[in-house]
Amino acid sequence: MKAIGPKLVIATHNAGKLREIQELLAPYNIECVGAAELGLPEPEEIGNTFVDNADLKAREAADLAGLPALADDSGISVDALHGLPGIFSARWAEDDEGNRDFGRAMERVWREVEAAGDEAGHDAHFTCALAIAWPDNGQVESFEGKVFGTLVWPPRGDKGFGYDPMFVPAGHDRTFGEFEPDEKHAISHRAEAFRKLVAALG
Ligand SMILES: O=P(O)(O)OP(=O)(O)OP(=O)(O)OC[C@H]1O[C@@H](n2cnc3c(O)ncnc32)[C@H](O)[C@@H]1O
Ligand SMILES: [Mg+2]
Repeated sequence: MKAIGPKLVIATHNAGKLREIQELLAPYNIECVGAAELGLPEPEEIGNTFVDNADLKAREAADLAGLPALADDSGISVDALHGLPGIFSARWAEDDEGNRDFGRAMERVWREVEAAGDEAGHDAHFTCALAIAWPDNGQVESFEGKVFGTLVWPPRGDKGFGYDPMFVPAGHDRTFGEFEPDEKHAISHRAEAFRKLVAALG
């Protein structure tokens, strides 16, 4: 991926995502620096789609840092909730002061799924949009990946982050919270978006 080396800003303030993106980038010998490490602000996510939000996060980081920047916008969409929380996945975890608690967010999702009734089912999927922006010419490219599965209660496992402990990918019986990193990267929404990015820029 010569096009994005030698130094790339990982434009996320989420430690779980940063770790996964660094694992996915590991084979490519690219020096990465996190947005928090550079003191970059967290932009307001005013887009209506995962791609719009990934684009705006990458664009802002590339402009401020003067380096290529990779951003991720992602979330969980629940069929029984007509796709919510979707792009609001992080916001469902926030209290009035903006502090996040994913235990509470998962409880809210499960409560609303139960309220929707048995016929609505437990199907859900994660989506990940990755965007790369370059500093000089305004170019941005984005790629999307998804993984489908079902929600379970109570949450299980502490290996992932966010909503991982309540999501069982199709064809498996453990939650993403119980997956090893490499197992998650074999099938995850983020890994699929990343494979598309590598294919396009590689
Ligand atoms: O915007 P940045 O700074 O990247 O970090 P964020 O945590 O705010 O990220 P998003 O705005 O994209 O919100 C997506 C939320 O969806 C959840 N999420 C995304 N990918 C996930 C994954 O692989 N496993 C579990 N939860 C995930 C996670 O809790 C995120 O906080
Ligand atoms: Mg965010």
